[in-house]
Amino acid sequence: MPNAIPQPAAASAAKSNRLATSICDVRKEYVLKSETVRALRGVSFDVPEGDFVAIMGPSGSGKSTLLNLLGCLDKPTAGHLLLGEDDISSMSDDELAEIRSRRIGFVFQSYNLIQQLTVVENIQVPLYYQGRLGSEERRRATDLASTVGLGDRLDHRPNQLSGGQQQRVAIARSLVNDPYFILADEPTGNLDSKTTEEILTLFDRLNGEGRTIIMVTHEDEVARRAKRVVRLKDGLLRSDTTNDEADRQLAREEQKAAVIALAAREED
Ligand SMILES: Nc1ncnc2c1ncn2[C@@H]1O[C@H](COP(=O)(O)OP(=O)(O)OP(=O)(O)O)[C@@H](O)[C@H]1O
Repeated sequence: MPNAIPQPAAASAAKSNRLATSICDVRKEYVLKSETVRALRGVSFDVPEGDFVAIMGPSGSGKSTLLNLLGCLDKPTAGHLLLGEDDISSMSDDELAEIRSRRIGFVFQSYNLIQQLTVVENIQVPLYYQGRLGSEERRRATDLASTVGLGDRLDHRPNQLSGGQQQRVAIARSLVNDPYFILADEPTGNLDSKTTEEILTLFDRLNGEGRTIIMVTHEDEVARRAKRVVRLKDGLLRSDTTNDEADRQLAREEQKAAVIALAAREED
């Protein structure tokens, strides 16, 4: 069984009433030559620490725009977006870059690992940018590699790992800064059903340890594993529903059964 993440503050966060983020009447417009695209038209919702939210919606509904705002890659045109206590709406670009590199844990569909670096070095990357390269940081990266089940792959490079293992490295990297939340963009989009199941089980465990997860997905069976599903449509929040624990458990069991059935078919 992999180690739990060595972070007491995060471990107790599931029980806290603090907000990881608060999105208040957020609007985002892209001004083009001939028109203004209103990508978000007044979206509001809160994400308490310890939540696990799936963001869904049809193409063009504003998911990537919202993800970019949550990841401090862009600022709202109007409204407020709080990360912890900080309102990013009024920050300078430098302040945004700082908060992005220190306090957001990104996980992408395509892993975005550096091919020349080992597992441990990839996990340490967010710390390089802060000049934190000491033995304590290396130990932290090694602990995180064990946490995601890669304790025996520390010196492997990405091309020596499976897709699921690479996504585990990316998840460990996302945690190295003790982020406000893990921001995952289609994290299982490139993975087969067995590996998808493994990554979702890892998210379940991290969330159980108090980690906040915000994940964009197109897949209903992935969204069923989250605690909550926020749906966007035409730049507006269309629904915000809770997946109760019994439904989540059913989703886990169904997905595990589907993986076992697939493996049995492949053996025949
Ligand atoms: N940089 C941009 N400049 C102009 N318009 C943009 C820009 N980014 C997004 N848009 C527009 O904003 C709207 C919302 O786009 P967004 O990418 O957020 O949707 P999405 O839900 O992520 O879609 P998909 O699922 O296809 O990725 C769309 O009409 C899109 O064309």
